[in-house]
Amino acid sequence: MLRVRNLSFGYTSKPFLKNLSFTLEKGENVSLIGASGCGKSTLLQSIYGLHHVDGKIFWNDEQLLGPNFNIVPGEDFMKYLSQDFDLMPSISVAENVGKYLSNMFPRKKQQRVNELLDLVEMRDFSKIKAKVLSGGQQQRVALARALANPPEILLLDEPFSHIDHFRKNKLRRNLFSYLKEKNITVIVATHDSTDALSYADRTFAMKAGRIIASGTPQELYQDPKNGYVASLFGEVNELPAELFLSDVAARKKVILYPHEVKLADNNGMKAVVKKTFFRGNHFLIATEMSGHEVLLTHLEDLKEGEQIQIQIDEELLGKRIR
Ligand SMILES: Nc1ncnc2c1ncn2[C@@H]1O[C@H](COP(=O)(O)OP(=O)(O)OP(=O)(O)O)[C@@H](O)[C@H]1O
Repeated sequence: MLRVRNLSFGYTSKPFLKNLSFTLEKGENVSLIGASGCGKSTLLQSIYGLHHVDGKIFWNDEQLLGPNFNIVPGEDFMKYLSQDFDLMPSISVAENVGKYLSNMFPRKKQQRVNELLDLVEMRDFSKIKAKVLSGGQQQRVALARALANPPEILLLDEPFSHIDHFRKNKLRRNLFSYLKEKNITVIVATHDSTDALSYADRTFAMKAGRIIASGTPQELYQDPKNGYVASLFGEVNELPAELFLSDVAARKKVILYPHEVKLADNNGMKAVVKKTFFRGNHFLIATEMSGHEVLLTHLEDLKEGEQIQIQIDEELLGKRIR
């Protein structure tokens, strides 16, 4: 179990991470999502022991004492995969992955390296020097190397940022299943809502050095605290509630994802199509309603300038007023 208690840290005398407290169970997968610069990497680095923080961090009953007490940064049972992959350029992919594995049993070592290279689909490159790999390939090798001596906690900073969509989807399915199977606790800092929605047991939404919302991905998505949290999962409408309801305070907002705004045959609210965007299995339609942009999704394209009517489920409206 990882326990973080009242953690604060600043790069200057002013704290940037502000009084964070949370507990992670062994084997849990937690996603950190939040706008660029909100402190995701800083939090991972603080847990890993790269910063002199205020507050306490425990792994089970052991307190992690940070850089004042560790000459080499980090803890043995923890791996931090930063956004720099830090591979040795002039040795092979296999040598990079096996760099920290014991040479006592060479066949066992080879098997382990192959198993990890299969996991990240880099076996064909095992003899290639790291320096000739693309950014995405280097990232996959760095992931394999981080798992070579299985850590108890894995801290991943944007682990798929350089990897193309086609590979990313399969890789994260494989990687997160592998981590679950091995009961490795993982914290993933990510901009990619799929990491948070599909794989996390819990998601922490960060803003300006604070965790402003936490819960299962479903809880955060279906009951977002505000428009910022909802926007971390994709496009969102944050509209004045009085557009839809008469007896509501003027400053209240309604948060709606585009797929929750439906076209009405009649008795709907009037809107005009402004622009449409092909999204593969649907179109994203930008409309204007009473001077506000309203995004909705539709299976077919609509014409720019077309007058339409929209409706929103009343029960949903009631739940999404903030
Ligand atoms: N070494 C540093 N020295 C001073 N300030 C830093 C340093 N590293 C990060 N910062 C600042 O701390 C804040 C948080 O940065 P951090 O990298 O943790 O954000 P992030 O959420 O991981 O961002 P991104 O999603 O863009 O990677 C930013 O304002 C950043 O400029």
